[in-house]
Amino acid sequence: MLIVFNPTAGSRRRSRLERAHALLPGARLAETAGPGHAEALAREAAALGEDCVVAAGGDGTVAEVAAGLMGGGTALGILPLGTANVLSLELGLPRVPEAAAAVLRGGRDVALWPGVARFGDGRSLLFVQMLGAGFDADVVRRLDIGLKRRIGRAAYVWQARLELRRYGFPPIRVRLDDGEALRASALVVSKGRLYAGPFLLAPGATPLRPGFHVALIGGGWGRAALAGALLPLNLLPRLPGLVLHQASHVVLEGGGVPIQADGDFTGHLPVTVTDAPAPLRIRLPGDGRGR
Ligand SMILES: Nc1ncnc2c1ncn2[C@@H]1O[C@H](COP(=O)(O)OP(=O)(O)OP(=O)(O)O)[C@@H](O)[C@H]1O
Repeated sequence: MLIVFNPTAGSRRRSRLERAHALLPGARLAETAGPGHAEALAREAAALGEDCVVAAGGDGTVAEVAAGLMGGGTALGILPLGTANVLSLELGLPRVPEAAAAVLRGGRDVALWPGVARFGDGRSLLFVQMLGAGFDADVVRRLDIGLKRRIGRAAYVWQARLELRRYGFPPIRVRLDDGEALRASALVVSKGRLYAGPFLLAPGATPLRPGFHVALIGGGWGRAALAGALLPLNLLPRLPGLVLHQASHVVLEGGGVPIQADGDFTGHLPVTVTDAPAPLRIRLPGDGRGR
């Protein structure tokens, strides 16, 4: 087992890492030096035939490790040490290091279906929980990282209040599978039910199956402000102007519209989203292994 630790994820998480590591005899530890490093470390470990690579960080670290494991048999494990940890909340993975270590030692491996985003400039990127286009990506892009370390998720709320005055809500053109062209001012392509933490967005979605639930949102700053108010009440699916669709092929176009994937700013439209060519294995709580 290799644990890939992102020292910049969340804040003051090293002691939680050490508590888990102490309960995983034989597990090697590697620290990331910058963006993209977790993917390279995971790919290398998979090539060496490692049974499991653990992403010790937030959703960004999980997505990078997942990208490094694609196409092989090495399982993805998660030690949630990030700010939001949406995928681990989605899958019911424990946050307490001792409980997380128990899952990594004795959990069961199931199929996880990531999404792949292909950008206009030819880049492609794997995501595990969601891809957002529009206002949320603008907030992520401008987020003060120092503030995020100090106050966690509250930094997003602060930044969103600032961006409500600045963001222009340019239109996004959307095509879902072979359907007709749709329009939105913001949009989330979601693998799971949850968004921005433990908050409901797409009931019925699961990253354990292929395909996406796509939330299209119309309107401008007033609608975005209302979404921010409904989110912590778990009422986002009831936002007026929000329509949920299901699709497996999503094409998004729109000049200057920013995109975020798993909470990290990744560029601008256009982008095409599809399922990864094959699932990978993820280690979840449950019996089976090690018993
Ligand atoms: N040593 C490093 N220095 C700077 N950035 C790094 C380093 N290692 C990894 N990163 C980058 O940090 C980004 C954020 O990490 P991650 O998403 O895991 O934490 P988080 O943002 O606190 O958690 P969450 O996404 O759950 O809110 C990753 O996308 C990764 O590319």
